[in-house]
Amino acid sequence: MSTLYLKADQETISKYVIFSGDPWRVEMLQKLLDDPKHVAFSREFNTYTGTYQGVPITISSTGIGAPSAAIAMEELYDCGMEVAIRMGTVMGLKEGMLGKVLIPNGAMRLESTSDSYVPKGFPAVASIDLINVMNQSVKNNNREYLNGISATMDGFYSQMRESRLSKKMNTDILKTFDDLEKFNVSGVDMETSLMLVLGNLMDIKVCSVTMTTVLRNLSKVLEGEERTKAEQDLCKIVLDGIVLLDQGEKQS
Ligand SMILES: O=P(O)(O)O[C@H]1O[C@H](CO)[C@@H](O)[C@H]1O
Ligand SMILES: O=c1cc[nH]c(=O)[nH]1
Repeated sequence: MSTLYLKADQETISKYVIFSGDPWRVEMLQKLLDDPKHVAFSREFNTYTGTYQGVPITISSTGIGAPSAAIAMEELYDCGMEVAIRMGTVMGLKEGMLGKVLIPNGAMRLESTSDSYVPKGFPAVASIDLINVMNQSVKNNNREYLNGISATMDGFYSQMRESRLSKKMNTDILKTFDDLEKFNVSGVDMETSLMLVLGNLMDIKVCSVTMTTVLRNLSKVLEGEERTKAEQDLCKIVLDGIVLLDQGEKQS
């Protein structure tokens, strides 16, 4: 029987799963697979399974935010997922980060979906062996990486980006960044901490590989060809990283 929202089942899903936020990035990614089979495009969840250098890999999307990321993780866990990797973009909080890949070893849980699973003291941490292969893959693909702490938040226009409403309400968006910088946080996204928490609860390998496409308050933005190339590199980095992981598992 296929799952409620992703319309996936055990026969169509690999143990290695890559989650993009944007369902259209999945279309870019599936072009790098051999023999990609479309599982479904249902609501914000666009799912394919194919092989990459002989390794079976499923790619799917979460849409924006932690609630739908939890649904995607839960349903693919139901289908036998053993390794979950978020492959997304991040707003960088440090100078010089644009175009660099943030692979956080942990994330501040400033979203509220993970609170519906565990108490506040529960950490959101990535799997060390996944961090290691993804770091190596970034180097192999001639990009730079940083590890460190991410923050995951729910409110795009209430916490990360000024809007007509935030101005009307006198919301101090810059305070979000000032507060996070005090804690030496490197970047902000909307899914990572939830996915790290669920991966640990599921006792599977989990990490988040995020391309810095924008710096705080839009001070710098990757655009045009640079942005396209950054997202293409991100896809390749994550696929190559899974191959490194798979080779390591076969050798041990
Ligand atoms: O690039 P993706 O994976 O969509 O991720 C980022 O982009 C969206 C916000 O613009 C959020 O989902 C955020 O986490
Ligand atoms: O502005 C942005 C870019 C990437 N990720 C986010 O959460 N926000």
